[in-house]
Amino acid sequence: MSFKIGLLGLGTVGTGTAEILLSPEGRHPLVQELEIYRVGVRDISKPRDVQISKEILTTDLEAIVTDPEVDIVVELLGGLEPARSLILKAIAHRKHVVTANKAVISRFAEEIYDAANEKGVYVMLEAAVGGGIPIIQPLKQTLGVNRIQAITGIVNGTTNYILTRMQNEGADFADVLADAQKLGYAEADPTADVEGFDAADKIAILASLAFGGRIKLEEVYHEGITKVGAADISYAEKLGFVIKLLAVAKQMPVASNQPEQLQVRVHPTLVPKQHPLASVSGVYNAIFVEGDPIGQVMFYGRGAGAGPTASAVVSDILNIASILKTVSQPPTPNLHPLLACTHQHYCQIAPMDELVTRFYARFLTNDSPGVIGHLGTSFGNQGVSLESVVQTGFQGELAEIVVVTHDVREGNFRQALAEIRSLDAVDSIASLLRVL
Ligand SMILES: NC(=O)C1=CN([C@@H]2O[C@H](COP(=O)(O)OP(=O)(O)OC[C@H]3O[C@@H](n4cnc5c(N)ncnc54)[C@H](OP(=O)(O)O)[C@@H]3O)[C@@H](O)[C@H]2O)C=CC1
Ligand SMILES: N[C@@H](CC=O)C(=O)O
Ligand code: NA
Repeated sequence: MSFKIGLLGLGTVGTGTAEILLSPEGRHPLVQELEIYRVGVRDISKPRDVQISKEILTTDLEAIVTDPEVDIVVELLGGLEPARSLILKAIAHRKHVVTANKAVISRFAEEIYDAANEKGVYVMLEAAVGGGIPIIQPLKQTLGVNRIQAITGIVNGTTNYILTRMQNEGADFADVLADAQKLGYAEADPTADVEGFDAADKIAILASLAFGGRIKLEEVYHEGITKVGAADISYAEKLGFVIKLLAVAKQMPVASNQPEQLQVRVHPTLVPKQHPLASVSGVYNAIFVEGDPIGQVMFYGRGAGAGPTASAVVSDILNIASILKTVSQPPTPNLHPLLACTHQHYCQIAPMDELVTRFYARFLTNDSPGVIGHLGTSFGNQGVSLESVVQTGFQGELAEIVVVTHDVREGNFRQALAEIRSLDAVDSIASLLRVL
């Protein structure tokens, strides 16, 4: 028995996927039963790094997703369109779908999963978050009996690479980004990575799986790393922290008669050096899951790259193939409950003002007597208690004052900042970061 794969895309991940499928030796025996039947690309004449017969290459992607012979469509195109439409058309033609496309899934999950559930087909996405790191299947299966309390992840390799180099070299963001682009670690248009969009897509997907409801992407707060300065990294280091772009999904404490609320957010964060996420460096990703009764568990590995990402893609294909082998009449309306996604309701996301966290803030002020006292009074007026106040630097004529607060409601902290901005002695708030 063989399962016919319609591969959409033969770029980085498509090539890695084809390489695994074409060399089944030493892998799970079921890989031998997976056949690359058609491959859809934009440009047939392009030289390819993998041996695919010209006869199965086509630019007619619609013909692949509607081909009655194809069992599983593997979407590795990237972008929103035509990826979304092709996934929907594949589902309409009762094909199972494997995708690495977090941008499409985080925006169109409702439409895609409603269609898939109606047609009795699977849409699998292990590669979409953390690349090769198993995290989607663990959340659906191995950790499924846990009540998840929080997921805290470093889910974007580009920004972790940039922050790691800024920390190691004392360099500025713009210089490291330019170098990372030259080395091929950052894309020519790095916006999705450095502004936190990519991490927001990924945490929306993880939050949905962990907390059993749909997530509206527009409710996911995201802030990138473009404003993190070399000075912040250096102060953080002195205070015992490293700065990481964290993606967080966490249950809010609420009274028992209140509806459950989640925080789902992405922002640069001061992480205590002893926290397991602090040592995740370079392009590596890690996802730290806290649940009951599992406690704490961390998934670590390569979040991108042809091989690792393809490992996740083929594991999804294998999961589907194993079901097709054991179910007599697939597609079936009785989807495997641990592989399907049947959420109906939307999770309620709490506004950022309700977040309770510690903050790090860097102020530029006149070097005049009593400035720290004025800052302290404004913080005190809003009930913000300070854990530490450090004045160690100067930026030209201006004094640099760094504070770390105790836990405070974000709304109160922002009110204190509004008051501080109006103080004559305060030139500007150079930086504002949350602390884990
Ligand atoms: N790269 C990585 O490390 C990771 C990628 N992903 C995700 O995997 C997916 C694929 O990424 P990646 O492999 O890097 O992308 P690439 O840009 O390397 O490859 C895209 C492929 O899709 C084909 N393609 C794109 N648009 C069309 C179109 N309109 N019609 C026909 N063919 C098209 C291209 O054809 P042609 O070759 O002819 O140009 C190419 O083969 C994305 O969703 C990405 O987010 C997820 C995790 C990690
Ligand atoms: N751009 C992403 C790679 C794919 O998900 C990253 O930098 O992590
Ligand atoms: Na993964």
